[in-house]
Amino acid sequence: MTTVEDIRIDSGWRLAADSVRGQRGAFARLLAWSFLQSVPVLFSGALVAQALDRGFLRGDFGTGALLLGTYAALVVIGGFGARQAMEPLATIVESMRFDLITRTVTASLRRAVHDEERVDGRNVEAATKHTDTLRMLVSQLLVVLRTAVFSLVFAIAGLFFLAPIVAWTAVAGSVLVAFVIVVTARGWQRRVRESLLAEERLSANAANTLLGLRDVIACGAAERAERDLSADVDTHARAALLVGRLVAGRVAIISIGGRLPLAVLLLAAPAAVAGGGLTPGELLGAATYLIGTLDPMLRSIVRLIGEIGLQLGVLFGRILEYSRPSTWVPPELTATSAGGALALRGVSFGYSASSERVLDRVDLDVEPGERLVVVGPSGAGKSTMANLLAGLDRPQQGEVLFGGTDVGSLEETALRRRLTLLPQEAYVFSGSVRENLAYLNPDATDAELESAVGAVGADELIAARGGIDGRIDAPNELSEGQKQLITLARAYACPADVVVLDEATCHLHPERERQVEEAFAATGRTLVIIAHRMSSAMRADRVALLHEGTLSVGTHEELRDESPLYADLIGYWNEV
Ligand SMILES: Nc1ncnc2c1ncn2[C@@H]1O[C@H](COP(=O)(O)OP(=O)(O)OP(=O)(O)O)[C@@H](O)[C@H]1O
Repeated sequence: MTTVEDIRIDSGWRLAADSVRGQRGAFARLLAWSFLQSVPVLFSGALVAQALDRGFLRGDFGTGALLLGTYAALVVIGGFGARQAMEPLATIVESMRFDLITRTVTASLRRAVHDEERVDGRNVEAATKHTDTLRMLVSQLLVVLRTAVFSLVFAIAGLFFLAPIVAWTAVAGSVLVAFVIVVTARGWQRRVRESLLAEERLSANAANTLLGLRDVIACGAAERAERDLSADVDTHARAALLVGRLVAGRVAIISIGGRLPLAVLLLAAPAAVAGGGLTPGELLGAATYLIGTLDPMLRSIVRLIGEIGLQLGVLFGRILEYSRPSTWVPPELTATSAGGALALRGVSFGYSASSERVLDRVDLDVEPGERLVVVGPSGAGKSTMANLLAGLDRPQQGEVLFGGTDVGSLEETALRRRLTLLPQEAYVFSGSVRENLAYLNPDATDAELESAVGAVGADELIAARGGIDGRIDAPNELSEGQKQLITLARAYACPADVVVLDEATCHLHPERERQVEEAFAATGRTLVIIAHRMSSAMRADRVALLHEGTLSVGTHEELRDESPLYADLIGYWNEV
């Protein structure tokens, strides 16, 4: 179980920085628009002071109204800045969320697969919940902090212009507030961590108890479970109470810091105005800076840094824990393993311990660049064998080798670029044609994608969608054959040394199917085809006949002459 000490807030912040590292442009845009949004603050007090001293107090209503109108126009411009800032803000927050969820899910799956860590959906669920909270908190932090800092600086600058003594008090108040935040940061940090952990412990224990409720009742342990859960509830309540108390104390001190300049202004005002050191307009202008900007912004900054900021650090720390990388180090996919040789060594596979074996101690060698076609009656296990060859299923006995290395031990992403399986059900998603075609090879150039489209004969289909710059908005409106053409072009465009086609051309016209097979074979890749038509077998270098868990391998002619079952299959296919 993670202890409070395990949560590394500093590392959490490093993760936060990592997850938004690619968003420098969005940050620059956000800063620029926030600056524009805060510009009205700089002139607010000064314009109010001028409107009063030069306009209204002299009975010159026109000048007063003009100056206030200027301020109103600045506010409208600031509003435009606020509106424009929303786009970079959304870009930063959404990309951070995507990055964090991807990290957590990928790391959990890797640990489950390679470290044999128990798959615990609750971890991913908790991380997803934390990520959503983080997204909300980061949005709040950015929305307020970006303008608050500019506004605070602008308000103090304006005050220096109108009433330097009040400005110095404002600086002193801000420093006091900053001092309080720093001094109380550690205690605050610890209590927020304790409160969050207590909440997590409570929800995990409550879920466990509810899931095992029948056993709890059957064992007569209801009272004990209730006691344990009550203790968790009390711990959480105590932790939340401590956080609340600290909040109250900080708020009191911060209020004093924020209001101090206003108190100084009010106390000094009678003498200053009477002595001519401060005009009535300057008094009101200074008050505008203090009441309208300084005090509320100081509070916002404190609340954000004090509450949200630390909570963020803790939550990022928790995500870091969930996205802990697997200790497994993938073997390098070397040049020799990428040569395209595939082999089955004594492979046995069944879908469950009680069911009959689909493959029974099967041996097979597929040479680099060979075209092997697999045939067999329906249900013989052809798709099962394809999945094993592609490393999607693991045999209970024996080994599947890719270039001499156990396929299950290879790093998944690298493997998928080297060994591709296309199933019968073509996966086409809503998005651009380019995204669909480059799905297995994001680095593919336009020329490579166009050549893949031409090779499989999908030119007309893609041209009708506006070429590779076009879009596929309703994949379900494509026919099964059209979807297969798109996925075939996708597989062609990826740098795989081995392509396994599991009836991936079954919806194509036989002539188009021939063109596709010839196109793949001409690239020199190893091709394993689960046949849909006998014509595929007749074009193959060798044919593998799968029947009752065993394989017979030979040329089309050899099998035709030696295997009655193969001859039957030819007869059956010729009739359909
Ligand atoms: N996920 C699964 N769970 C349990 N049994 C399965 C599963 N997938 C396939 N089977 C069974 O394994 C056997 C082999 O199925 P497989 O799909 O590999 O055969 P096939 O030769 O590809 O069949 P077809 O030519 O009809 O597609 C069949 O008896 C099938 O019912």
